[in-house]
Amino acid sequence: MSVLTVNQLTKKYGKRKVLQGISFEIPKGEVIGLVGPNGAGKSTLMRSMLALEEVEQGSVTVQGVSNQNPDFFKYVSFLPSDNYLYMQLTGHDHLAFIANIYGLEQQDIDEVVDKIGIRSYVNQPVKSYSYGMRQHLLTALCILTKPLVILMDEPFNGLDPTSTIELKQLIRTLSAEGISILVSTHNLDILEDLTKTIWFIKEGKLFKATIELDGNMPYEIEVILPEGCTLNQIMSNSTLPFNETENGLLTASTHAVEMYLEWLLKKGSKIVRVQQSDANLEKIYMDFYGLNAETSKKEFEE
Ligand SMILES: Nc1ncnc2c1ncn2[C@@H]1O[C@H](COP(=O)(O)OP(=O)(O)OP(=O)(O)O)[C@@H](O)[C@H]1O
Repeated sequence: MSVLTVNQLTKKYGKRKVLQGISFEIPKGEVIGLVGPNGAGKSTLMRSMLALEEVEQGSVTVQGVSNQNPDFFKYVSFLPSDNYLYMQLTGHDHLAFIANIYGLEQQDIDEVVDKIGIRSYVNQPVKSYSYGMRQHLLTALCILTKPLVILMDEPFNGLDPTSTIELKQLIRTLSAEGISILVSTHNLDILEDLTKTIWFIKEGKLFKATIELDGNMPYEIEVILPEGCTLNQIMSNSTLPFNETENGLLTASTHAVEMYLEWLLKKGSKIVRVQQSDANLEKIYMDFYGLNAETSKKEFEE
């Protein structure tokens, strides 16, 4: 079920079209990774979705409510990449301000303070917070209103390993609670750990990919065949589909690898090596942006 719909979003800076008629839907509870090189338009997309930028064309709705309607912001929260906190005020002041706007109670604030783990410093002024502590407060502000969708613009920047792990865990928890999260980051390792749904921005357009990450990658099997036999001959009587790579390796899907090995051994072959291919997000990213010498034929859906 889709909660947020973007239709034909178009944004120009001067003559440059940064977003060229982008359309998509965000399903309930899904974590979507948004990637692209510096200047690709990730922040512009998020800011345009939130009506923080004037756009040439397009609409954004959450459960039918337009981003031109203030109610939209009850349902959609934003974790921006730059910090907009008031240095003289405490964390609690910030939370109380938002709670007041949305008619929330102290109990709602307490719940969020404990969920994010900021109890020990929530009553201190923000100027005394470290970068990570400020990020925690911003995250707390984001989830206070119990939104349906959260847009996070590079939320892992500047976080130490503990805070990174905690934020990843929080994103998983929020997703399990049915909250959809669009998260932009340059850190592909983190993203790989969080989701298989990755969207790429290139030349103002969005390309969507569901990526089969490591767990489901095929296996490559290197064999020594019996004297005078070819792989083709060995496999020809088998019911298993036969796939040979350019360098003479046999490939097998995760669930079929044992059957291949059994067959090869039965036919007198020696198994030299069995290895899962390591096509990770970094490789896919490099392929997509043409950074690899050998560009793969991976298909991306626009
Ligand atoms: N206020 C602005 N005025 C003019 N051009 C802008 C403005 N904001 C962004 N741009 C341009 O729009 C393009 C997209 O910028 P944006 O910040 O959305 O990219 P990004 O993918 O978020 O980049 P990064 O990864 O560096 O944060 C860039 O070419 C940038 O120079």
